[in-house]
Amino acid sequence: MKHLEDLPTWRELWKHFDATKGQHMRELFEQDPQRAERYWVEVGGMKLDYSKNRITDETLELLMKLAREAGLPERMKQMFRGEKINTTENRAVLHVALRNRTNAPIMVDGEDVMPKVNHVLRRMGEFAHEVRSGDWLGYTNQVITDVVNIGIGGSDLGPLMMCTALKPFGHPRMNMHFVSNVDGSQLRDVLEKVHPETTLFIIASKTFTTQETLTNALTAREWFLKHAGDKAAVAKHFVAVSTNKKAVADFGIDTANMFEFWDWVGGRYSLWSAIGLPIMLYLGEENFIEMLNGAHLVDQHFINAPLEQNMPVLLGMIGVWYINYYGGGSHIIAPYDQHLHRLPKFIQQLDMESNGKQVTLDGKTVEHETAPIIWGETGINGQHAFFQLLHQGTHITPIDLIASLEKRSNLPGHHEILLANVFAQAEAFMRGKTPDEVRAELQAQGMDEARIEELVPHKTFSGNRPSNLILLNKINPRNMGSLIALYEHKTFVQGVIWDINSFDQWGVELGKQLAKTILAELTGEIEVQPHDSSTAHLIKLYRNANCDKDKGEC
Ligand SMILES: O=P(O)(O)OC[C@H]1O[C@H](O)[C@H](O)[C@@H](O)[C@@H]1O
Repeated sequence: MKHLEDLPTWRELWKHFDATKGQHMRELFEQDPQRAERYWVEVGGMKLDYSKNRITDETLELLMKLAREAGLPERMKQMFRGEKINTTENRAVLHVALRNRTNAPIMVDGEDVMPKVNHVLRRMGEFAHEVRSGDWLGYTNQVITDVVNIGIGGSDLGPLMMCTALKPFGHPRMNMHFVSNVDGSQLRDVLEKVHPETTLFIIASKTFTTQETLTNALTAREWFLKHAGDKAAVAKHFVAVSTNKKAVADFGIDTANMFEFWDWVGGRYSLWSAIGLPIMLYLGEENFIEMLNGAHLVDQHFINAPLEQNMPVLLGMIGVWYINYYGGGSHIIAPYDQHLHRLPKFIQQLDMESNGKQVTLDGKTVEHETAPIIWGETGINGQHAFFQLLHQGTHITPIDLIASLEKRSNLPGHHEILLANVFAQAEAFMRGKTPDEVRAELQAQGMDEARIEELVPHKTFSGNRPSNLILLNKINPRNMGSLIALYEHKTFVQGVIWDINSFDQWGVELGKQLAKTILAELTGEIEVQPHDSSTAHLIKLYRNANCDKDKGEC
């Protein structure tokens, strides 16, 4: 494939950028009364208002032309067909198969994956039903009240985010806990809250080799056995979710208690697989299927809708416009919803681990920016913390504002305040406030002219700051499925444009590798190896702080 910089539209877009960068969105709205209607797209229960972006019809036309030149439609088909587009790991990328509700065959290495997808889904459903109904009993014949998911990265963030988002749909008896950090204080805090007789541990790890997860799992099992005594009791309280049967068996979990998934499911794309078991246990099978249905709806839209009306393509390409042309190195996710407070962290892994790359598929160093830094917080809290920078700072910081149309609580007045703030922020980002508007406001307050002139620059808002507004009719399993699929495909779109592999994550390996040696050095298992002087100093510092003088270790 041709490199991005060689595509004719890449250069055309630069010219277009130079010609339009001074334009203010206020003018664009004034010139086109239909702008809001035209820059609007709906899929299922999800609406996207992308009118408050620094784009014109020509920008969109060129961006879609660029997407076609970069081969986006074909790459989309390759993913859906199960081709091995994760080339560095020689794997297909088939999270779409996990929610392929039509059951149309999807082939990998000559095998239709749908029967095994459906088989695991059925097993998860049966298990969830048993646990939720109280038929599944612990070793002292008590029902399960607490579920502890032990996993990290993709084996934690998705289930944690969904269970948090969909709390109103959760089983009233089921308390969900998530342990990811190897810092023992997280596990200890959870173990202090739960009881071994009524707790189910899910050990979730795609590879089943992740040090943090296995360490936490071993500690949890020791804690459990200290209470239960009998190893036979483990089967009632520990299940595993993994692609690695052998490692699960070696760990001591009966593979009859294992829920499988496959190497063509990336960790950060895995909440639809058996990794979603905590979601199914909390929400029930029906709601889990609804979540799959919502994602499937977006998959169908993504693969079938013309690029010009394609929600993930629009979000992805508008993102490219800022990242590559405006040089916006950061992108904010701001849900106006307390239960969505984990969403920014989930999207952070999804986007940054997928597209935080600097070489193209053919191994050449890229000559353009790739993934932005994704960060965020619930919008209303962000307003009282970092929104100052978004309104008056020096960066271009596109923001996705996400809210529910339906009221989220029955406490009078709250939702209206929330939505008034979302709409107001989007308007403020776009319009800003001109010096003349500031002057008029201060004059109306009767302020003297000299003081007004002092204050005008401080109180002026340049505006022209981009935002997308994503509205969900309501926050339910179906719409959450749609929302997450939207972001997954948006990430894919950008990866295709940048010609990178969005589905490997070699960047996380080096630190893991070095930590192995350093761990042995910290525990004194091996002598301190040659390191740079800073690392060597830190290791010695730790060893001195933790050595036992009486044993002559110091
Ligand atoms: O599910 P696991 O194999 O335990 O992996 C957990 C996580 O750790 C890895 O280092 C990767 O960065 C993540 O993509 C992955 O989700």
